[in-house]
Amino acid sequence: MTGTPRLGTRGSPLAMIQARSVAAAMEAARGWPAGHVDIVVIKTSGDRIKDRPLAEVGGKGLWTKEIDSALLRGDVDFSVHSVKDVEAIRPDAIRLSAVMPRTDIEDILIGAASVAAIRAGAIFGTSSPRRAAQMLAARPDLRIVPLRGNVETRLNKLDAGDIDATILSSAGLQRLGLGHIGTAIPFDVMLPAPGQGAIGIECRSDDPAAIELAASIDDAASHAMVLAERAFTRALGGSCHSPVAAMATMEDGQIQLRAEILSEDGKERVRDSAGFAPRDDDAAAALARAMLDAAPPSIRTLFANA
Ligand SMILES: NCc1[nH]cc(CCC(=O)O)c1CC(=O)O
Repeated sequence: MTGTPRLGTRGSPLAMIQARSVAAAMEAARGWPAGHVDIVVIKTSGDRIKDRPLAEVGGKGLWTKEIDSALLRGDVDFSVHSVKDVEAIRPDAIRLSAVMPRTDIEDILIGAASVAAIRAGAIFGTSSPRRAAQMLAARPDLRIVPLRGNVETRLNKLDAGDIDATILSSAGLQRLGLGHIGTAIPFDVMLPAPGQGAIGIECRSDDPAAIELAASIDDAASHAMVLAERAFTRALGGSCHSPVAAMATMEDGQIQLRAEILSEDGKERVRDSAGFAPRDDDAAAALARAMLDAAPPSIRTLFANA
């Protein structure tokens, strides 16, 4: 990094709000005037391809590919991502250097007062295999239909009556000023995705000045939780196209990791948890191994490392 820091981000309303919060934190940390940090909008394949399920178009890195290239070329010094959208395996030349304080991580049900209150046979919109499997586990009568697009697009489809109900992340809704809508789903019914609700800042691995600036706004506890969830997913050989949930919390300096893997129809589910020290990736991987070993074929076939 030389000169004014440049942050690369997607251009969706949520991505822009997240990037601005990172820029503001950097400006506060260094005593720079508001607006000092440059925000550079980069269109990704995920933004461009709107009509097909991402799993079908290759899936891997669709939300990060173009931003990664800009970072590696030096067009930007940082990239800001929803950690949930970032593949578990990253290039060596890119480093997750900071995680913003994570608050809300739960999923929000929209269109019914509770999971039990959704009308029988309702059309449920989600393109997330995790949310689909968890909903079907609770409500096998629901009809799941794909639902993509940014938060506003999804809410419009609900208003238009294309779907009866859907789920969005609490963090995304809060940041968009929509924290008042919907009802939180209990973790026993819907454990969140790995990285949900976390905003991550990546740098080039060989850019110490950028890494140092990112470190100055890092939330160590949120960072440790996110690393545990990602180490678990990586060990499974999972991605955002596999029905996997993982939620780490910190208790007395120790990570508590709750996780589950499911069959696509939600009929089978393996749940487990483990406690370990922050950054003990081997312990997260051991939990993944134990859960894959305990899983029936309907689940095992969904994970590359089974
Ligand atoms: N998969 C899309 C996505 N990626 C990050 C968020 C919201 C912010 C977050 O949960 O970190 C969302 C929308 C949603 O799941 O409702």
